[in-house]
Amino acid sequence: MLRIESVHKVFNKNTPDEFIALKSLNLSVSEGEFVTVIGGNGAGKSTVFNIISGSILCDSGVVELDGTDITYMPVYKRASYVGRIFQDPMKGTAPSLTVGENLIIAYMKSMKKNNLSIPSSKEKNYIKERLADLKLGLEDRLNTKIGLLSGGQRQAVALVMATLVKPKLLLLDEHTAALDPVSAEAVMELTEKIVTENNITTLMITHNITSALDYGSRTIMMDLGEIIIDVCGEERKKLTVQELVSQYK
Ligand SMILES: Nc1ncnc2c1ncn2[C@@H]1O[C@H](COP(=O)(O)OP(=O)(O)OP(=O)(O)O)[C@@H](O)[C@H]1O
Repeated sequence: MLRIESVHKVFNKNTPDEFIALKSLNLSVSEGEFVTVIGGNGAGKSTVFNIISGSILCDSGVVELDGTDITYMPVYKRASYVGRIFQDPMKGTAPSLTVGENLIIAYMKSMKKNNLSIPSSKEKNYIKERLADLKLGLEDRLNTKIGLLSGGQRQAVALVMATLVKPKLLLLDEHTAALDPVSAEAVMELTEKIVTENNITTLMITHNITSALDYGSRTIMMDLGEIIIDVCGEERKKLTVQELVSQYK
C-alpha cells in the first residue's frame, strides 16, 4: 500500500545549518495496517508525514502509494488520497465556515468534485449520518461556525472530514496532543472505531507511549532520521510501556 524506499532529506544543504532529517529511510505499510509512530523531538516523524503528503519533497528516494509513484506528485493531486489531521485543532478546518460547510468542502474534495457544485440531498444526508456516528450531537450543530467548537469536538469533525470518503492513507500527526485527557481519550476511541470499521491504512505519530502500544497493530520508533524499532504481532503484544520507554531513552 505505502512504500517508502531510500528516502533521504537534508535541510539547509551546504550551509552551517545543514541537517540530515531522514537517512535513506525504508518503510512498507500494508493495506489496513494501523502503525503508531514514536520517537524523540527532531527524530524525523513529521518530515516523513510532510514527504508523504507532499508539503515537502525528498532529495532522493521513492514514495509509492497503492502502486503509484507519488514522490513528486503535487499536493493538491494527492490530497484526495491522503487524509491528514494535525496536532492543532485550529489547523485543517476553516474556522469561519460552519460545521456543515467544512464537511461539504471535504466531501467534494475527496470526491474530486468542484467545490462550488451543490451537493445532492442524498450526499447531505450521508454527511449528516457520518457526523451522527460520532454520538456527540454535532449533527444538530451543522450551522455552527467550526471555530466555536471545543478542541475535541473539532478534532472529531476533522476525523470525519478526513474519512468521509475512505482515504488510501490517513496520517494522524499527534492529533490528540493538544486536548485535555478526557477529550484526548474520546478522540482516540473515535479514531480506533473509524479506522477499524473502515479498514483505513493509518500512520499515527504520538508522544504517548501507552497509546502507541494500546492502539494500532504495529509500532515504529524513529531516531535521528532512521527507524530503529519496528514491532508488530506477538512481539508487540509482549512489549511493556516500561520496556519501550527505556528503549526510547
Ligand atoms: N523546513 C525545515 N527546515 C529546516 N529544518 C527542518 C525543517 N523541518 C524540519 N526540520 C528539522 O528536521 C528535524 C526533524 O524534524 P521533524 O519535525 O521531522 O521531527 P519530529 O520527529 O516530528 O519532532 P517533534 O516530535 O518535535 O515534532 C529537526 O531537527 C527539525 O528542526
